[in-house]
This record gives sequence, structure tokens and C-alpha cells, in this order.
Amino acid sequence: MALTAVIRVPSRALLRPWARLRDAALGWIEPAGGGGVEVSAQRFASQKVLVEPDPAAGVAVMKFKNPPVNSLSLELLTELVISLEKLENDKTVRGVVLTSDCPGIFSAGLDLTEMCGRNPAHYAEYWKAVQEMWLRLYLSNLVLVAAINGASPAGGCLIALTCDYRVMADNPKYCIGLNETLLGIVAPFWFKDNLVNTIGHRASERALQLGLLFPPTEALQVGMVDKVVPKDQVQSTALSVLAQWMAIPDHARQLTKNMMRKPTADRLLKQRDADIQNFVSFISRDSIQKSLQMYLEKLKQKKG
Ligand SMILES: CCCCCCCCCCC/C=C/C(=O)SCCNC(=O)CCNC(=O)[C@H](O)C(C)(C)COP(=O)(O)OP(=O)(O)OC[C@H]1O[C@@H](n2cnc3c(N)ncnc32)[C@H](O)[C@@H]1OP(=O)(O)O
Repeated sequence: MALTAVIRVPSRALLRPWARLRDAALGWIEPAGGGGVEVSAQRFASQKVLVEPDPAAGVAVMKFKNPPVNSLSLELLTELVISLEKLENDKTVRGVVLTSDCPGIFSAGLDLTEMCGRNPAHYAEYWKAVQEMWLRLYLSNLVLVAAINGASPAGGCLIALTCDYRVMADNPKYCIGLNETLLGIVAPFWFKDNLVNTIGHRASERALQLGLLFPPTEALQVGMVDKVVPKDQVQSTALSVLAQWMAIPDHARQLTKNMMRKPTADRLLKQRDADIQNFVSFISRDSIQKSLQMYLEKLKQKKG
């Protein structure tokens, strides 16, 4: 990946302590003496989230890279939020395409190993990171377009649903949907709200209860995605759509987006701690742990 853009990063001495941890996570190095540092975009490419900025176009492509299936581990979620925050603060960027670097998979959703056989403190930390990812994406001031170049179940679908527009590859093997009930778990209310805001109440009720995973043409029909194109055109189409959305003055578009989305985000913001407690007690139940273990086993056996 040849990237040449230069990004200005403030001196670490001026940043809060967590920002130093962030710098370390992203591999940014400040020369002795401090005073601010220019880092090449290559440094911006962290391990699990690759960011390819195109300052001339005012856009960036963000690629998830957590092989084999882009499961949303704590590490990936943290990097995603940090990368997004950085793009939000970068005046040269107004729009972002979210896509995958893993062939055939957009994202397999939440990392089941983060929700299985761990302790309550870990579940709480993990869930807070999932909430943070959703809130940051859903309320982003940037134009976000999902280039869905592979399977996109559950949490993968949620990421796509936070975007302003979704382009999906036409391969019938790629499916998208909130399939939580198939795992014996329940999509949280804010997953549900995001889906209802996208495809409407009746279609959501059916999709959520049955844990439906839609192939691209059905996803298009139900309104879960906005456009289906051949696989090799997914990213270019997403970039064209981005350009159309970016033709609208930012302030007017952003205020409108906020007006449409804030009430939904506020429902979670008002009860974040209670939502974490609900998640921890739900996921800690023996019956739920058994269901998740069995599901993971089934995934592993599929190979053999
Ligand atoms: C009272 C109400 C209270 C409510 C409180 C909240 C309740 C909890 C809410 C939780 C919400 C959960 C959201 C989620 O996102 S759960 C995750 C759902 N994801 C899935 O179901 C997808 C599972 N994966 C697949 O279907 C396939 O892997 C996939 C189609 C994505 C790719 O298939 P492929 O054949 O290419 O790859 P494999 O299946 O062989 O997988 C390769 C290895 O990856 C492992 N794997 C797959 N998915 C996951 C995952 N999500 N997390 C962790 N690991 C995963 C798989 O086991 C293979 O591992 P091995 O190589 O070791 O065998």
C-alpha cells in the first residue's frame, strides 16, 4: 500500500494520558524534543484497521483487517474508534468508505471469544467498547458509506447499518442481517432501533425474530442495502456515492443527520450503564454460555 499523505499530530506532551496509549497502539513515534510531529499515512495504518486517506478527494477508505473473519475483537473495536476519531478531527476528510481487507467477509460480527468463558469485568469492558463503536459511527459527522464486500452477520450488519449508504457485492453467498436469535441470544434494543430506522418496523420484527440473513438481492428488496453491484465495483461505487453525498453542504447535511439520529442514540446514552449491566448478567447465564459454546463448536466443526 503506497500512501503519501502527511498528517499533523500534536505533541504527546499536550495530550491526555490515554492519548499516549492511543499513540502507542497506532505506532506513532514522536522524536526526542516533542513539539508536534508529522507522520506519514503509512503510520496511520494500524494493525487491524487500515486507513487510506485521499486528501485531494477529501475522503478516506477504512479497511478492517482482522483475519480470518474480521470478528470485532476488543482490539479491533478500539482501533476502529480511534481511527474514526482521528478522521473526524482531520479537516481534509469529509467522507469515509468502510470496507474489509479480508476476502469474502465484511465482518463476522462480535467476537464470540470475547463473550464466552470470560469474567464479568471483561464482559463489561467489551460491551462498553461495542456501545462506543456504535455511538461513534451512528453519530459521525462524516459521510459514511459501507462497501460490503463479503458476509456481514450480526455486529457486521450493525456496522453497515450505522452508515449513511450501503453498497453490497452481488455474490449470493454473502449474507447480511441480525441473526442473533439463531445463536440463542437477543439483539439489544439499539441494534433493533438502528434496524427499524433502516427497514421499518414490520420487516425488522420478522428479520429479528427469525434471525434472517439476507442474500444481496433480498437485502436490497427489504432496504437493508441501497445498491448491489459486482464485487469488483463495490469500492468504486461506494466512492462515487460518497462524492454525491459530499456535494451537499456539510453543515446542513450534518444537522439533518443529527436531527434524524440523535433521539435513537440518546436512548442508549441515557442508559449506558444499565445496558452494560443487562449485557453482563445476560451473557453470564449458564444457558447463554452453553448456547454460545455450542455455536462456536458448530462453526469449528463445519470445517472438518
Ligand atoms: C434480555 C435482553 C438482554 C440483551 C442483552 C444483550 C445480549 C447479547 C447481544 C449480543 C449481540 C451479538 C452480536 C454478534 O455479532 S454475535 C456474532 C454473530 N456472528 C455470527 O453468527 C457469524 C459466525 N460466523 C460465520 O457465520 C462464518 O464464520 C462466516 C460466514 C462469517 C465466515 O465463514 P467461513 O467459512 O469463511 O469461516 P469459518 O466459519 O470457517 O470461520 C473461520 C474461523 O473464524 C471463527 N469465527 C467465525 N465467526 C466468529 C465470530 N463471530 N467470533 C469469533 N470467531 C469466529 C470460526 O470459529 C473459525 O475459527 P477456527 O479457525 O478456529 O475454526
